[in-house]
Amino acid sequence: MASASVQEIIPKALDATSDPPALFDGTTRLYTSLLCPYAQRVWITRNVKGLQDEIKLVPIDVGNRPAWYKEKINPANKVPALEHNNQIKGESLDLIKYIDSHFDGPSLFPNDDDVEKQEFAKELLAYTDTFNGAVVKLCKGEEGSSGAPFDYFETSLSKFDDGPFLLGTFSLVDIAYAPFIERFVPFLLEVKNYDSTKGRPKLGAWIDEMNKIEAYNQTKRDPQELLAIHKKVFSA
Ligand SMILES: N[C@@H](CCC(=O)N[C@@H](CS)C(=O)NCC(=O)O)C(=O)O
Repeated sequence: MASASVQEIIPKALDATSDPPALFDGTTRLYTSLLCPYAQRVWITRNVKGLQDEIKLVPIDVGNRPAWYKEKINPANKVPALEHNNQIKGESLDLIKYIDSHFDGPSLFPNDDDVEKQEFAKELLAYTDTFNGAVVKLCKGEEGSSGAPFDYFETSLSKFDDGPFLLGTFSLVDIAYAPFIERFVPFLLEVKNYDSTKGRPKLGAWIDEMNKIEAYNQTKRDPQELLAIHKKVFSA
């Protein structure tokens, strides 16, 4: 059994010159890109649930994608995608819920008897694209952009007091936001001289708590590499 504390050996990315894996041979595969925040959500979920042996990582070189990827794996031609039980599914938020409910490991979503947490989880998951879009505007310095999405995040962290996470205890909701916060907060500090955690102590504490989770740390890339990518993307 792979342990979260040992750095996983990640296979080389498949590119336009690579053959596809032996599809539908019973192997469960996560088609991913190590730099993609959407794919990282699924990777974190896999690790937190201890599924390193059950779900094989198949990195794809998104910049030089194999033609078979769109044809055989994901018609949307995006990572992540999950091959499981003779089916392939996409969309990161759907995949983290799918993995949580179809595989062993700790449950990462509130039970049906916790309606309040379940409803808030749905609200926060539905808000992720809005959050990301609004913070991207801030990163680009667009007119009318503000720290409002971080205020929403800070307020959300006050809703439950049984832990430092968005639903109090750690859940899929934290996983959905973490890869984006990991990119936005350092970028805003370094490039825009904007400290997202200033006046938002709960956000700062949330980041500290997330950084203690080894299963998440295993999915992080070099912060300098991420910063360099975002300097290019947000100034384009
Ligand atoms: N809504 C999708 C977004 C996935 C996505 O945009 N993935 C990017 C990489 S970070 C991708 O595959 N881009 C390739 C393309 O759009 O051509 C999800 O949540 O899974």
